[in-house]
Amino acid sequence: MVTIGVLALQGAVREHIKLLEKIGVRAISVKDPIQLDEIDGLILPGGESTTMRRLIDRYHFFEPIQRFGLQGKPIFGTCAGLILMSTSISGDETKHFGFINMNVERNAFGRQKESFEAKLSIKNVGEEVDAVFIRAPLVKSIGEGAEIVATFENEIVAVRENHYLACSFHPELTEDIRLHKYFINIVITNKEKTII
Ligand SMILES: NC(=O)CC[C@H](N)C(=O)O
Repeated sequence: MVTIGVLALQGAVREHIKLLEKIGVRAISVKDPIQLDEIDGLILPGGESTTMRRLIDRYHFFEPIQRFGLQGKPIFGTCAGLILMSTSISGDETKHFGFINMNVERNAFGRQKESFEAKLSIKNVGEEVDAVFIRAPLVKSIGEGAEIVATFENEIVAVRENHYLACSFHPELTEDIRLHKYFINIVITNKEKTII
């Protein structure tokens, strides 16, 4: 059995927890860095990346999350969480975790398309996967090690690099559990590897 933590500083925390519980894994809200010791995988939820980053610093999460990732523990960033996982942001000097070698653009869809739903083909996950985009970022380019997992209208919307996964949409606001299952499988495989 694996335990997944959802960083609970801001954003769509409860929705992730509900979906994880629906799948049948143990899920906890992570409000204190000490809780990172009891989880096997972490979700950085959607919300507002500048606010979330400020709270990460205020509650002393930056180093512990960085260490968590560098230890080889899986992390899944959704929407604002994707921004936090990037190596660079267009027109913004803020340095985030840099877990995935990618450059992202915030709020990339413009006003007409502030929020919308789409069905995506996601590599190793499935076809017609439900996705909700809300003031979503886009991945403008990826570097060595990063792999495109899904595109929407020829733009990159999901990326994986080893034990790191990120998507620019909100899978937790749908009933579609397939992308979360995919992440949980990364966590399970990783845990088995560590035990052996
Ligand atoms: N739904 C979301 O997480 C939106 C992300 C938000 N636009 C940001 O830049 O942080």
